[in-house]
Amino acid sequence: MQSDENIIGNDKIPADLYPLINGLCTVGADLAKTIARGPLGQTLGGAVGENSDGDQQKALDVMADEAFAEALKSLGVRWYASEEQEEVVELDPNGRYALAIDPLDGSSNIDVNVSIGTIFSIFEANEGANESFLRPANEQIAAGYIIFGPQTGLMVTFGNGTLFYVLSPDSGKFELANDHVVVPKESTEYAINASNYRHWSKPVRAYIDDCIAGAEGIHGKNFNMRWVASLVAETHRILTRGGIFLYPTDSREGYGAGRLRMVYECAPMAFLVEQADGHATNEHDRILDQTAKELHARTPFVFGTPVKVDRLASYHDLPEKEVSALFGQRGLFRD
Ligand SMILES: O=P(O)(O)OC[C@H]1O[C@](O)(COP(=O)(O)O)[C@@H](O)[C@@H]1O
Ligand SMILES: [Mg+2]
Ligand SMILES: [Mg+2]
Repeated sequence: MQSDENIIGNDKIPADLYPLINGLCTVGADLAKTIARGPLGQTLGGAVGENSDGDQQKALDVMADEAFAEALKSLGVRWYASEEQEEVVELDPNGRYALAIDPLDGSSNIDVNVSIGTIFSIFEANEGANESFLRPANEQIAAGYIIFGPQTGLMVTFGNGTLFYVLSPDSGKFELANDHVVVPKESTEYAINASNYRHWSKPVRAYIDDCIAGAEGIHGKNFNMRWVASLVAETHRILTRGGIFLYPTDSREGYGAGRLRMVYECAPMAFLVEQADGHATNEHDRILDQTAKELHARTPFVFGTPVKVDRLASYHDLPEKEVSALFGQRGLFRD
């Protein structure tokens, strides 16, 4: 192994993609050090501006974006599409790949030392910048995230299962920890930002009402709610413990398609989750069959344990009077 190789267990990674994944890991390991050093408040978590989507940008959002863009110039990336940049950037005209990235996901958690991450999605580049990303999500050739938490790790798929690597503090390298990540089939956890309850559609309210009803409801068992507000951390929990995550459409202005972005948040997470035997939808239909209409387009996003994700979709098929009825009358959905 050459000294600039940062991944142990790299025979699981397609040779053509290895330099690129290795480069992402090199930047990830550097960012992990920057985050560990802090200070997390004003220095890394301080507001520095707004991105094209109107989201507040934190110092670490910008630092991460600049670090990835710089490193990827020499790693075969032709088109670079970032949450932090309005347009696609051409890094290397001869590059083979198009890479979409959320350089720093969960930025509202930087100052409070809660897990954050980087999400990436890779396609074969097309001639056109936007065309390279505005295509069916099932054309991704790789997707993953780096999680910066108590442990730094890489979750990645190349369409042949989902792999997890841990950054070892001893070797300084990402070491293969699980070559067959599987979403557990059973779970009593759901994740949704419950403060938006009044803005949700009836089917989503009904689904969550039934979870809250617990042992006295149609499920006949109690549930726990989790909400980290870092998509990377939520995905990591679901890939570890199962359950369901929802960021649905809601009635607030600008939230008609939820909050999360298709190209660099939902598409890569959906690829990882499906490769780990989970399901991922836009509430109704499979995310991987969808095509983003614009680079920063949003989509409702529901993913996790298959039976739960499918059940949420079926609530949308209920007649209006059924959705409004008391949970106890919906015997159809009894576990
Ligand atoms: O603040 P809310 O509405 O709960 O939304 C939280 C969601 O927003 C995000 O933080 C958006 O990602 P960014 O931090 O990259 O903008 C997700 O990680 C998370 O799931
Ligand atoms: Mg994000
Ligand atoms: Mg972000």
